[in-house]
Amino acid sequence: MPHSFYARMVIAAVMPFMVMLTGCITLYQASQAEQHTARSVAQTLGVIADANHLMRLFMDAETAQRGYALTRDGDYLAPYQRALSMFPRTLGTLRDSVQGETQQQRLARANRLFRQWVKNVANVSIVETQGNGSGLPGAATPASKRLVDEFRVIMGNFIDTEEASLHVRQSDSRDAAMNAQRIMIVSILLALAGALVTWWPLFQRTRHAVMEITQRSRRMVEGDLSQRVILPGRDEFAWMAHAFNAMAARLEALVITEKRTSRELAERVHALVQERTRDMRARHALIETLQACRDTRSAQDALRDQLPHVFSHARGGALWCLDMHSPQPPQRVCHWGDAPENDVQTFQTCHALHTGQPQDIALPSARHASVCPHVLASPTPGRHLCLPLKGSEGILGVLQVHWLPERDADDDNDARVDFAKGVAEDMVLSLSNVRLREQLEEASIRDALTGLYNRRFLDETLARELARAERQAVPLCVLMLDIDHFKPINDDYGHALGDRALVAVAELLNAHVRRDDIVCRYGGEEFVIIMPGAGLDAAQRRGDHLRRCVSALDVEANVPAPIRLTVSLGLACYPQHGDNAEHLLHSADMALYEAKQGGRNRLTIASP
Ligand SMILES: Nc1nc2c(ncn2[C@@H]2O[C@H](COP(=O)(O)OP(=O)(O)OP(=O)(O)O)[C@@H](O)[C@H]2O)c(=O)[nH]1
Repeated sequence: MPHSFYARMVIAAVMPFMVMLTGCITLYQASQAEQHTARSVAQTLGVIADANHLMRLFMDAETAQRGYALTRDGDYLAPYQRALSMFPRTLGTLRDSVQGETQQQRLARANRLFRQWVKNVANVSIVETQGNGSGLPGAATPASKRLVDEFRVIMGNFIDTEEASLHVRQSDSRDAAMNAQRIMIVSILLALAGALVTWWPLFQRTRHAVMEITQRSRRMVEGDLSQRVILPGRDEFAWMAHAFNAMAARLEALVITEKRTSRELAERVHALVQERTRDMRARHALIETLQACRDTRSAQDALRDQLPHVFSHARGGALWCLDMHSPQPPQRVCHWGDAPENDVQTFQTCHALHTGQPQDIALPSARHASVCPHVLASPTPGRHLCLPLKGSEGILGVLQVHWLPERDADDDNDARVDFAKGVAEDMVLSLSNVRLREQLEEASIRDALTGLYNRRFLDETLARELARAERQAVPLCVLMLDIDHFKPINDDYGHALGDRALVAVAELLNAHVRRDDIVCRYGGEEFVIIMPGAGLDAAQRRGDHLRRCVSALDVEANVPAPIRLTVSLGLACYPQHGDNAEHLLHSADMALYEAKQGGRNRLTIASP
């Protein structure tokens, strides 16, 4: 039996058909035999009928002769005449129909007997016609009687033989019919049995395979991917089971991989979200802190504290700042992590500082020509980012960040670069705001013409310094200074020159006081110098020195000789000349008035 299910199906379909075909052929042959025997029977019946007919012809002829002999009536001879004409024909038919030597001999004998009888009858008739008509009629002669009797015996034997043959043939015909019936029944039974034998295993196999595959498939659909189809054998169902199992195993492996990948992805996303959230919080905290800073120093302190938290995922970093209004080299505000401690000279080679363009360097793959020299000074592998803090006025500084290389995490690295750029932009904005605020505040306390502190700042500062002097129990002097005869300068040379003179005196005052002294323009051509910690003597010496310097000052004008100035000064000292700002200023003002009244270009100490 082949292993292929398809081949077995073909066999199962063809085998009953072949059995039925064989049965039909056999049945056909049996029916042919039965027809043949039926023809033989019919032929034998015809022979028997012809034999009886032959006997009847002879008997009728003999009876006719007897009747004629008794009656001499010619009408009695009609059967005899018919027998004479029909006997040869009937005998010929019999001879053609009968087979077998004995039966042919019997027919030949019967023919001779009939011919002899006819001759006897004819001879007797001639004797009677030639004689006197006495004696026995021809048919009734003993010789004729013997002929007739012998004829009867021979034909009787002939018919007996044919009847025996008829019995045999009828029996054969019945047997053939029975055989045909048996063949038909056997063929049908064999076809049914063959169909049963071949189809039943196929049905069983199909039912089992379909149920097995259906059940396993249903369980797999419900989520149990460990299901496997068990169908031993080597047919198509076994192959299908093998394919199903291979498919299920692959699916199971894929699902396991997909679950693991999803879990890893979820963990990574969770970690990333946490990292981003932490970074964003740190970034917002930095922005808020920077927004609250009133000056650059506090902003730099905030950056020093918080940048390591903002870039907690970085390996290290540094912040360099420039003073826009000073030619000073950049200052490193802070650095954290394993950032190399570049000195100013090394840092000044940074491309970002010179080009104002961000430098994104991946070591060791980056081309050396495009890498900042300060990065090459300690070429740690990873991503090195130099971001210029570019404000509207120019470059405020450079932010450097360094990450270790992370394999298969290009998106993370890019996100970190974007984050760092965002932080740099925040810093630029915040530092610019702080600087703007500083400038505004500076402008609000400075005199626009001379750059000295204005009267508003004087009021605030004097009160604060007096409080400190009181707290520290130290003296404080206020020197009020007024340019003598300034009005004629304006009138004679114009306000522009008057302004230049004011600026020259302001610069001189600034240049000749101590660092802690505060020089203010009190109004017009009047100045006040707050001298914290200075006693009356020291202040007097400082005032006289200033007076002398001013009198030596040359203010260039469009006249042959430079203009010379003199100043009058009033000096008041805490605590002896006043214990608050208003009182102290008033005392200084009174002393100044006295100096003016005293002839100008002199210093007068306030009265106690
Ligand atoms: N060019 C210029 N002149 C100013 C400025 N502020 C005040 N002045 C002038 O300074 C002059 C002050 O004159 P006065 O108050 O009469 O005093 P003075 O001429 O110096 O005389 P004495 O103080 O008595 O010696 C006025 O003419 C003001 O217009 C300023 O910012 N620029």
